[in-house]
Amino acid sequence: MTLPLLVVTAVAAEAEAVRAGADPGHVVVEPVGVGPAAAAAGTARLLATGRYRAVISAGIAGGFVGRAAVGSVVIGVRSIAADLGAETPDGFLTVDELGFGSGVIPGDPALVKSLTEALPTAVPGDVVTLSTVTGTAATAERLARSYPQAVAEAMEGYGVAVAAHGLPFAELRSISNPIGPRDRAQWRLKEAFAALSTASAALWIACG
Ligand SMILES: O=C(O)c1cccc(C(=O)CC[C@H]2O[C@@H](n3cnc4c(=O)[nH]cnc43)[C@H](O)[C@@H]2O)c1
Repeated sequence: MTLPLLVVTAVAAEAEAVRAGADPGHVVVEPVGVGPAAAAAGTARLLATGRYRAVISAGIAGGFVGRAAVGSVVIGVRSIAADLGAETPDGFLTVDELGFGSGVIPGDPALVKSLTEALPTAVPGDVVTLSTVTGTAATAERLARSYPQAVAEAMEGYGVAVAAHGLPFAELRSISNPIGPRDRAQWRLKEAFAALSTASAALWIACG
């Protein structure tokens, strides 16, 4: 028997949006909490059952302006822990530069390729993982400069990727808001959840 695909989201509303589009016979969707720590712990607990063939970190995200528009879908080529490191008077040092492992985890190449083929209008690129939602133009500009291939920011992908521990992993996001000065009232949640549901129909096709 073929093992199902596990999709982990941060919150229940995201899980509902994925379930609305995904094939329930082949895709299991679980909300595991906001942020990389909750995502890693929740994903590790679920994967410890040995019941899944691959894991996807899915949900809504902020889009880098000019790279991923509100309402679009992005496929994470790499999930990057963008605030894991050290601040210095001369700038931020990544965990890679500090010599403590890597803050960059590539999505499984075959999974990323098949998702890209199944979702031809989706934007492929890096997705940065942050514990704090960006809320100023200065931080948005610094992140855009530091991660020129990043298309979106969210709060869980890197944590899920760490927990995947070699099991095929990828990140799939729909864009609810532009990254920049905080304006929560402008988040287009309905549009983003609809785009996430539509994209989720491709999950099993891509992974099957
Ligand atoms: O209102 C807030 O500031 C807020 C803080 C924490 C979580 C949320 C959520 O809505 C949880 C869902 C999920 O959304 C992802 N997300 C969406 N937009 C962004 C963003 O611009 N930057 C980072 N993450 C974003 C994230 O993965 C949350 O877990 C709202």
